[in-house]
Amino acid sequence: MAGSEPDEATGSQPMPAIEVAHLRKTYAGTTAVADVSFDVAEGEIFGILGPNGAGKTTTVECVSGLRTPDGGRVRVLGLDPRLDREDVRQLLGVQLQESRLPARIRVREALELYASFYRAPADVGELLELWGLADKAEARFGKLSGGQRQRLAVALAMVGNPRVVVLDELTTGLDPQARRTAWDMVRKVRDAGVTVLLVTHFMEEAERLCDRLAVIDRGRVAALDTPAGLTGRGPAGAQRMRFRLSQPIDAADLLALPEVTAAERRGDHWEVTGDAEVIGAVTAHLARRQIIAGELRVAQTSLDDAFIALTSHARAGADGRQEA
Ligand SMILES: Nc1ncnc2c1ncn2[C@@H]1O[C@H](COP(=O)(O)OP(=O)(O)OP(=O)(O)O)[C@@H](O)[C@H]1O
Repeated sequence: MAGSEPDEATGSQPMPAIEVAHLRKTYAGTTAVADVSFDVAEGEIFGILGPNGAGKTTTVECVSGLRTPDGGRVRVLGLDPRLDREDVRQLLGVQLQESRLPARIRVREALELYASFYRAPADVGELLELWGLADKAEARFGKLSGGQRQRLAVALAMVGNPRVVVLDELTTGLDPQARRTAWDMVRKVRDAGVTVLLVTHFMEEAERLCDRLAVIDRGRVAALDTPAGLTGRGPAGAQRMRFRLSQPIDAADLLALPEVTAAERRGDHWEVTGDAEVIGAVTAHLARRQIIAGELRVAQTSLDDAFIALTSHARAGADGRQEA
């Protein structure tokens, strides 16, 4: 991420590819985005993760200039997506959640049509090759498989030779193999020097692809970090251990250990979560009391765990909606 290094001569930070500060957007009584802020450095793959209705799509639509914010500031390469609409359109490629292409349009035709909207478009023949669509160039959109449609959606997002692309739920509905191919595509986009803003529901996708993530919940940023930073405390990451005890113990006893962040009894097992040192600390503590931990299992906590912990109250409500 060379783009995020401070400029040595001036000591100033380079301009972020995307700046979002205190973004707010309300639809007729529903606050979709209450207060969202994040910066994306040039060359990053930045993920937006959150439960249904959290405000992810509204956020990226404001970045793309497709919606007008009610408040806050949005900049793409220093430009305002609403006021500098045409310049932003030339620099930013968008793959939207559902494709709006007519079923009868052919793949090459769609790419040529979109290419005609740009000042310096990519070569359509090269795009067809690059995105594995050369043998589908004359196929109609309605006849494409889910994976082929997604490849076309990315090719269309790239047709204007953008510096930033927005990919909204690129892999939803794809089988695991097509999803992996899509991940390779996203890496290819980044390797071409393009900054990627990616909305996803999939933790694994976020973990594998994103340099940093914003977890959005009920229209606000619940966390902003690297995937590793979100899943763990400290460089080795958080750990979860599960074991059965030879005699009863109080949760408070385990929670008193500084290495422990959570301790819960589930049936005849205990589940204890903590930092990288938690396993040694808990087993030593039990040993001092001559309590034996049997059937011990250890797992690194996942981004799933972090996501659930950060957004669990959203699931307790209806669907994360929030009234203005
Ligand atoms: N055009 C609209 N008119 C009215 N309400 C809307 C509109 N678009 C979105 N909303 C509401 O705003 C909230 C945020 O929606 P948004 O689509 O931004 O969330 P999301 O995080 O992308 O959700 P999902 O993961 O389900 O796509 C939701 O409560 C949604 O119902």
